[in-house]
Amino acid sequence: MKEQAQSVMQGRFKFPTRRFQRVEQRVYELLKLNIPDEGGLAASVLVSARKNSGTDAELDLVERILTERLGCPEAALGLIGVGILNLVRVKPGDDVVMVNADDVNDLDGLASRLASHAAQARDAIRAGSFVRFLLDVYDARVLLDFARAMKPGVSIDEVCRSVTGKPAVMLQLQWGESLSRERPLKGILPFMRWAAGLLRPYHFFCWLLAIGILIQTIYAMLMPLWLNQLFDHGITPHNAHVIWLTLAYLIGGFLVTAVAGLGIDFSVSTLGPKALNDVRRRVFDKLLALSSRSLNRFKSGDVVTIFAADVFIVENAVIRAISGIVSKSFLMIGSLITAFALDWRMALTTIILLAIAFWAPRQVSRFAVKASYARKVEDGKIAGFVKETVQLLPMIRTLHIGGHRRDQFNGYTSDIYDASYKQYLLGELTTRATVFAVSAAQLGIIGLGAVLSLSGTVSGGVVVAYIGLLLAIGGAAGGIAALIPTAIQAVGSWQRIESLLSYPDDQPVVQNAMPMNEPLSRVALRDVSFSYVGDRLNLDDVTLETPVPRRIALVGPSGSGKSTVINLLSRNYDATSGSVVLNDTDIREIDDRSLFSLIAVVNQDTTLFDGSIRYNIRIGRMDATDAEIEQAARAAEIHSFIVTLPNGYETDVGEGGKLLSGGQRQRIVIARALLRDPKILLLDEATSALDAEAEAAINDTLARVTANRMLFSVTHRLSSCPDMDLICAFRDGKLVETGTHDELLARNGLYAGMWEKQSDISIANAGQDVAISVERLRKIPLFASVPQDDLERVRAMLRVEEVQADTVLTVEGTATGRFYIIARGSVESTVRLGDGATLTMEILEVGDFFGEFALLEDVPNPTTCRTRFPCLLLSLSRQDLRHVADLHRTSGEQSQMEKEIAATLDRRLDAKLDELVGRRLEARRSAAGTAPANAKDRA
Ligand SMILES: Nc1ncnc2c1ncn2[C@@H]1O[C@H](COP(=O)(O)OP(=O)(O)OP(=O)(O)O)[C@@H](O)[C@H]1O
Repeated sequence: MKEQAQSVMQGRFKFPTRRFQRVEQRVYELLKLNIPDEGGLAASVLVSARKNSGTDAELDLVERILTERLGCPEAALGLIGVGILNLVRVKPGDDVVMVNADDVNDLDGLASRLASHAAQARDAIRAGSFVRFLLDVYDARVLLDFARAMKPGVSIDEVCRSVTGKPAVMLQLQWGESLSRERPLKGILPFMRWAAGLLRPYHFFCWLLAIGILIQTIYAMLMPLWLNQLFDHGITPHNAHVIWLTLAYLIGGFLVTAVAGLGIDFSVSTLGPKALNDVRRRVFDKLLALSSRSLNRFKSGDVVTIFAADVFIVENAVIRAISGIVSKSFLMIGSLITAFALDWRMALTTIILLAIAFWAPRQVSRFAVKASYARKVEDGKIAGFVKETVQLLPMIRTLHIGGHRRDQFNGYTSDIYDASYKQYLLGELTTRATVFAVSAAQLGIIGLGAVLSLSGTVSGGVVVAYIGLLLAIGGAAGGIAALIPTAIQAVGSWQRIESLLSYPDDQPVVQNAMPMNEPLSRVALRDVSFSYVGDRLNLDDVTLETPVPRRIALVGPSGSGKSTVINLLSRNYDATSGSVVLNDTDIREIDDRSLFSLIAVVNQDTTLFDGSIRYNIRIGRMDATDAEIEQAARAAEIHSFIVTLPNGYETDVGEGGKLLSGGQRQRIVIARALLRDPKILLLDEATSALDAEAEAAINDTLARVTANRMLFSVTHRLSSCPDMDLICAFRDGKLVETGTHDELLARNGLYAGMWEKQSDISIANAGQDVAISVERLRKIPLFASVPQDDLERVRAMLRVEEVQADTVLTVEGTATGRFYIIARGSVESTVRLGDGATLTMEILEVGDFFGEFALLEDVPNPTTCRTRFPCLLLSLSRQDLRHVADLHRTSGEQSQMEKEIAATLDRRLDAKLDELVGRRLEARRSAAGTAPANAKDRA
């Protein structure tokens, strides 16, 4: 055995020994292990492979490494063994075979097919992708633990949970998200193939282009022959007939070629825009076809840059570079054929020198392509950053972070400088290297011709013809070189377009999706879990079943998953596990048209489409008549306003609807929803972005239009809840309570707590009157021990403030500000981290308070508080409080009330600072790990 193995190792058997050893080495490298001292298994596996021809020796090798060396059970050989082998077989530099979103489901099925040898062709690639995911997102140790945990009888779900702490469904999600969007970088030739594919549908113009190029090429081939004839048979022997005839050929050929050139110009000018319009359409269709989950992964700046810049750059390349490179390449090939016809030795030398002349710049061009792609990535980042800055300008001003944003922008400009500098320099170097190499080749060939003519083996006419040929070849080569930077630049843009176009369509298409014919009688969420990104469940096993119609309120703290329920009901996202069911049908099996005719959503975003009011209502149902539009507008109580406008329903709403007020925009959105006469109406904090007066008015309208409908309404303000048929209270993605208002109050749980916090704070008269009871004030810790009379006085001192969204009320580190109680709206409290990012500490809602430390002298605010929506606040300043205290003051000393408030605040400040330190450390830890700083996620 040992001898046989040695002879195999010495190469006496015809097995690819080296490759085999490399496989073993790669397996150990992947697993970050050293090959054991006692030697590898390659030799002995090769020996048995010789005996049993027909087996996959490499797979055998991987399996034996896993079982004999690494202690993995046989059950792991399918998924992990095949996966590892698949990765090992991908040579460095090869295109990685991408799996798409459909491939990343059913891990269990994949493992059992691979284990039972019933695997399909694509399963090996899927296994490879899964192993790569475990290695990239976790590490080699986790991969091995995973393999070792795959014992017989243990389900994949159990393996996933025991090794990664996550169920299989979560791991699949993570796997899907880990799939790289970036394609391996490709060069100019694949780009040209892609461009040719774009042009193919336009036969007429392609033929015109081809004929033009052919005529140019034939002329380029014949011209040197005519020159040879002119010189050797016309000028040297003084033959006038040959001279005139040849001149006629030359001039005729020149004129025909000029016409052919016009044909080429006409066809490329038509082909480029036509083909790129197709690309625009495909990219746009792709955007519409991607699920919300996938779209989340693209930055809007990148997408806009694709339309604004990349498509244009590719179009320019298709018109100028591609056609130029193709026609000039043909010219070169044609000229080379002529060169052979004239003298094979000189032609051969020409080919060799030109090959060298083109090989050298290719090396530079690879780097240039990479630099061009990097530059496009930077373009996308800067476009996204500028867009964000424009959108958030008011907030940037109020937060005084203009300087910080400028520093960030300067960072981007310096990155873009580096990328552009490399792109241009390498592009120009490619051109220069090509021109230099071609000129050197020309000199060499002319020199050779001159030497050969001395020995009389080449005639003068041939040398003259060669000079013409070399001019043609040199011109063509120079032309190609000049066009290469344009093509290189386009390759970067093409990669970005492709990275979007090739993104797997993950809107699952259900074959045989059914229309919903029978009347809607039941809506249910059955064991629904959902995650937006990675490894956190934003809805956790939610079950809810309701007859139709019913009015249901979804309540809970910020981030508890209420809007996520709306997202799933409206099929903006699909459940990660479990199902949303209408009657007895999963909504994924209902065809889109009938599903979306049943549902309408009104949320806080009142942005309108650019166009008329009529258009903005009509898009609720495109086939609606004008009378139906008016009826919907009447129901939304906006008709009487619309008719007062000079252009009535034809009035343009301006970009995003900015020519209308928030309340008017929301009524148009409501009219749009009503136009469908939806069986299920989903309201997601429909009034939170409006001011108190508009909210009060729209609430009346909503109460009317939602009566007798199936309604799911997300709301922070609980005053509407007593009228609801059912209240569902969420916390941390879980449905923790369901019942009527009275039932939930009796239960004294989450809802009762929220109700208590909001009760005794009343808003009346469309937000004009806001009041809080003394009992409610006393529940705030700092007022807990204030005597009744003084608390009455404090209450009287409270000032009502109506504040717009995005207003900063306290600034971290400053000692100014007031104490606030939220009567309406929501406030975000944040701290700045060392790197300038912000970390959300809390989302404060109705009944919460903030700014209490402003009541203490010289104590800086520990956080910055900013309104998320328009707010109604009750506020108190330090002077107001002192004013109340002055009534009891007999000396300059602090009064008893002041002392008690100061002591309470001291305690609270200590607790707050401890919490801040903890949160900052946590943020730093996760920033050092994989998790991005997602402020909302931490809230
Ligand atoms: N598009 C998204 N991508 C990633 N995470 C998200 C996304 N939308 C919401 N989340 C996260 O999902 C969780 C639930 O969010 P959701 O919007 O459903 O909560 P909510 O109860 O409606 O909160 P709020 O009352 O503040 O609107 C939160 O942690 C949130 O950060």
